[in-house]
Amino acid sequence: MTNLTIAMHGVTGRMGTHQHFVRSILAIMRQGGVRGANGEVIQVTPILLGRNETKLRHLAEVVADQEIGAQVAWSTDVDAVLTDPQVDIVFDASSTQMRASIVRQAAQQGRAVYCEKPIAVDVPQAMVLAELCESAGIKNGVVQDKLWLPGVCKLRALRDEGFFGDILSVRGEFGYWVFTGHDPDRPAQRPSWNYRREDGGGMMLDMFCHWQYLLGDLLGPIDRVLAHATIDLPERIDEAGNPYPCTADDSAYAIFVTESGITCQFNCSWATRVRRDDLLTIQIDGTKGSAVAGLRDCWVQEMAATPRPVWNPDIPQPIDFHSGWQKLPDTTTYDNAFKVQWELFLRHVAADEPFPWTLRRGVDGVALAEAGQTSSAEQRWVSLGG
Ligand SMILES: NC(=O)C1=CN([C@@H]2O[C@H](COP(=O)(O)OP(=O)(O)OC[C@H]3O[C@@H](n4cnc5c(N)ncnc54)[C@H](OP(=O)(O)O)[C@@H]3O)[C@@H](O)[C@H]2O)C=CC1
Ligand SMILES: O=C1CO[C@H](CO)[C@@H](O)[C@@H]1O
Repeated sequence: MTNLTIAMHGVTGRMGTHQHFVRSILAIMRQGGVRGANGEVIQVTPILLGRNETKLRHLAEVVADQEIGAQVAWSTDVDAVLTDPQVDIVFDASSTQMRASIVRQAAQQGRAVYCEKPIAVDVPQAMVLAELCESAGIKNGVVQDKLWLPGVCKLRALRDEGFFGDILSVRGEFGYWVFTGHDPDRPAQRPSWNYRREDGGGMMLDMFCHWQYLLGDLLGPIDRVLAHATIDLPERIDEAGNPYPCTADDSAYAIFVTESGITCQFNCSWATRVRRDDLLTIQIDGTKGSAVAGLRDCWVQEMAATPRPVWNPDIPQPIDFHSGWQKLPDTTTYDNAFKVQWELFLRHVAADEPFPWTLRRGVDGVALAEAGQTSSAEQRWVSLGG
């Protein structure tokens, strides 16, 4: 049996607490660890790291006790934990701008590094981090959770079985209304730094990283991008109740063309109201069939079920377009997407199993976000070609 000690920085944040600590690490502890391909069981011991003693203590003592019936270690002395030789893995889910200092220290100490996306706010900084990990010879990885969303797994399976025929185009709709906080009864449901460029915020930097690996996985590399970003809501209220000017894009629209010539159009907005099946929907149209995936479900329409509409606004629409789609059944149980990737990373560290989602791949995500920003600023196509 192997026991990996994981220093978890940024664990007091939204993602750190819910996805990484509770739904991944505590869930792995509760199930008794992870079994590697060689049959060996890998156990984990987290040390929660941060600056806020009250939040850390609550997570380590109250939340951990509720979830696994035991407490875990915590510390506000980040430097001491990162240099502690007992630590095997340093994980970071703090705000994007903090990432570099944590990753740098961890790499210098020769620890394995796993972190949230984006790995940095621009390509030069992202490259430095990837190169640092590579030259230190440490195992490293970036969170690419959307690859294990049930809806995305179903799209991948459809592609693999040739359901689509030739894939023609992809349309992604992402977003929902994020309250500004002006109405005290409806506080903002995302952190204020998300809406400040100087703090690493912005829709493109946040979401284009996801589209980069998702499209890469489903359809192959992206060749070029044409994007447009806007700041729709110019003022929001921060965590302390103070108004602040929004300096980062809260909506972004893009056309990505893959190297194989497939057109992928993505609309992303935190100032839109949802009238679709889910907060993210991805439609793939092919010569033989189409599919629309949400976060969990996926609906398909084959050629035989494709209606033959005729344009006539003078009569009520005779076709119920929704009824021509068939919801795919769940053929397996789907675990939390973050937990699935954590288990793969633990097996990579403990048993040397493959893990292609490295910081080098994280650079590609930042590169797409940066290309989108350039395209929007200069109103032109930007090539990703190496
Ligand atoms: N994979 C995915 O789907 C998603 C990934 N993310 C990524 O995860 C990261 C965190 O996002 P999110 O959880 O929404 O952000 P939060 O604002 O909720 O959390 C930020 C975390 O960083 C810590 N932090 C911020 N500033 C400092 C500082 N100066 N010194 C020490 N600690 C600091 C906070 O500590 P404290 O509690 O003390 O303030 C907190 O733990 C981002 O990089 C984001 O891009 C976000 C959403 C989804
Ligand atoms: O990375 C992300 C993925 O999707 C989430 C849903 O809004 C976002 O919170 C986010 O920042």
